[in-house]
Amino acid sequence: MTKIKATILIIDDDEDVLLSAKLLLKKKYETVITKSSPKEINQLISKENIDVIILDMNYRIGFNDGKEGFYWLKHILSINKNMIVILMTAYGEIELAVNSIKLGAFDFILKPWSNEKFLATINAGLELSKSNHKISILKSTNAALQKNIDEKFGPIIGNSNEIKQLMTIVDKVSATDANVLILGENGTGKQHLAREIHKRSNQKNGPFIHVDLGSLSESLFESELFGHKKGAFTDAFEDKPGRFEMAENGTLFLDEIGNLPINLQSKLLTVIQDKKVSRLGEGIERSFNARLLFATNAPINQWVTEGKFRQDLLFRINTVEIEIPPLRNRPDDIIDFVNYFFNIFKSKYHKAHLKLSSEALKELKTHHWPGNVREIQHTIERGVIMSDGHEITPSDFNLVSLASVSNSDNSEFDSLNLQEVEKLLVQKALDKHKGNISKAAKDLGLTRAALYRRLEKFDI
Ligand SMILES: Nc1ncnc2c1ncn2[C@@H]1O[C@H](COP(=O)(O)OP(=O)(O)OP(=O)(O)O)[C@@H](O)[C@H]1O
Repeated sequence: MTKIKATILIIDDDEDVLLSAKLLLKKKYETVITKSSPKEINQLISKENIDVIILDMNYRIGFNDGKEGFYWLKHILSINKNMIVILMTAYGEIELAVNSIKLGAFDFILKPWSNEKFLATINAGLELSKSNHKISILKSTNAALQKNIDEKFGPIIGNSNEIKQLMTIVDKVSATDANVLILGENGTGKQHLAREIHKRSNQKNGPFIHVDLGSLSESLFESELFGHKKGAFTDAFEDKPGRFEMAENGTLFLDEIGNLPINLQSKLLTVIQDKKVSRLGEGIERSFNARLLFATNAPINQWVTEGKFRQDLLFRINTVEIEIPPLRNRPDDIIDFVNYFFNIFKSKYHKAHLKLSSEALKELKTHHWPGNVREIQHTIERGVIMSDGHEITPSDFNLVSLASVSNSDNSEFDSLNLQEVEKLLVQKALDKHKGNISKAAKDLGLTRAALYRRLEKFDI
């Protein structure tokens, strides 16, 4: 019979107990260590990869108050709070054993033991040890992934008065649990700001969960946000927590809230009001504890007047409203962004000596930036990649300025209405890339999802 890959340590001052336990356990488990005193426990824990410790409660002859058992139990758990400790005790000491569980022991075994019960208790302990191990690996992986993402979303760049004012609100609001609604055009940095609020919040060590409501179909909305029970619908192969539960002790960022269909708005309102979610197909209501942040590029206040967005939901989500101005309204920030992204991409593409020509700089400063910060980021990246010499020139950016579009196709730009110009630019990008959404989105400085939303909006 193959043995279970596990190391069990048994500590008891009674040699007969040690011997019979060893005889039983070594048939089942790969490594069984026996000790007559817990004094070497530090060394053993640091040297051996121990999965389960079976610890007697009393070591001094004539004493059965369990004090030593408690002492060593606390000591072991102070070295490793997840260690599985099973206490061994005699019939008259059950109260002691129960108290030891309150202190963190996994379980207790009565002496003389039944072999079957003894092995079942150890196996249950091993199962827990395995899941603790998995959880600790998952936690580390999660922390590493989180760090990666945090590095991608660096500091808040911008020194304009607009950004300074906005940051004073961020300072005030971050450490509270107020719901915050972030408004702003595409690419202005709504997600970036939401992450900054999370980083400065009391739940900064918890997860930051981002949900793009614009990309969720109605059928997926409930199961993604609230979770589901196995069998709740055809593809529900296993129980799954929703994003509200995943964001426990962290921040849930509901992006593109304006895209939520009206019938789902009332569901979301109830959840936010009650701070409870029910998984699909399950009757249980689960409380959640997550900071809620929201964002949209839609004129949400106007939509309330037009009946497209529920006023009561808006009142729930905008305890504090922060509007990020478009880049064209804070031109002082352009040069900061140019320098910031230029340094990042010079280092990424190993072009440390690259310079920006004065014409290139002039073009960057005067460009209209309809795609806001994301557009600057992509433009600088493209410039760094395309430049052949020591300097980036305007042609390396391939920027389509409003003026040039207007001149080349003057009949289209009779008006400078932003919506019409935006529609034209989207069409131009699609024509240029022969309908390739990914390339057109990149050129426009948008995500694919954002471009799809515009195609729908402009009926293209
Ligand atoms: N103030 C800022 N400082 C540094 N980087 C920024 C800033 N604002 C935006 N960015 C960067 O610009 C890019 C676009 O920002 P982000 O995705 O947050 O915009 P958004 O408004 O959420 O866009 P969308 O509406 O398309 O979802 C990201 O790479 C982000 O890190």
